[in-house]
Amino acid sequence: MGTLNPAQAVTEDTADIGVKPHYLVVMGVSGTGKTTVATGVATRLGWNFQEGDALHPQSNVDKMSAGKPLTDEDRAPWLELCRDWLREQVKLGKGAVLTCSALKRIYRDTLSKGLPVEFVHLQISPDVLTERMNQRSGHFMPPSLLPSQLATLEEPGDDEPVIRVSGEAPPPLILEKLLSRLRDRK
Ligand SMILES: Nc1ncnc2c1ncn2[C@@H]1O[C@H](COP(=O)(O)OP(=O)(O)O)[C@@H](O)[C@H]1O
Ligand SMILES: O=C(O)[C@H](O)[C@@H](O)[C@H](O)[C@H](O)COP(=O)(O)O
Repeated sequence: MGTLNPAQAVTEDTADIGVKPHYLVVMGVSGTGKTTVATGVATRLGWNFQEGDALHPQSNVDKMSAGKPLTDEDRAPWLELCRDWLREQVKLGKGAVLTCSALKRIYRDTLSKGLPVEFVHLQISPDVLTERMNQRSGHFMPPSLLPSQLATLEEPGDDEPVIRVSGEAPPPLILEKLLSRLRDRK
């Protein structure tokens, strides 16, 4: 869960002009900054926001809290709930952003099948990730799960609907970069 608020540091005059509704999944391994960036986008553009972590069944949270990686089977019901939320948002039509690690291609295909969903992949080095995970408090995900998260990640291919953004800059800069990429995407 992000504690930084990128939206605060953004000036009004560069606001959301020219950004049409999108249905974004901010993806990447734990600690990448998904929550921080996604809340910034949602606040700035007035889009609906869903924290994907909040859709995990308690059994998944318990498992991750105990330092055990999730399996495909564990993730299946969670991905269905994520997809249900996205489908509902597309019906509403005003733009929305979900955080979801979406580590494997098959998970992303499940989320986006038949829906105009785009993935925002925050790219970040393992060293920065480790530092962030070690500094974050009050979150169920232990830093010890990072190696398995990184091993599971299948980078999105060029044939996927993906916007790649470096996750290493300060949050306000990441947000500006992403908004500019969204303005360019029709
Ligand atoms: N761009 C950034 N620069 C520095 N720290 C960040 C950045 N983005 C997020 N953080 C911090 O890193 C930690 C993980 O961020 P978070 O948004 O919770 O990631 P995720 O949702 O991907 O797990 C939090 O403590 C957050 O405040
Ligand atoms: O698929 C998974 O193994 C989990 O979903 C994981 O990737 C996710 O990152 C956790 O929900 C931790 O939450 P944060 O991403 O907020 O750290």
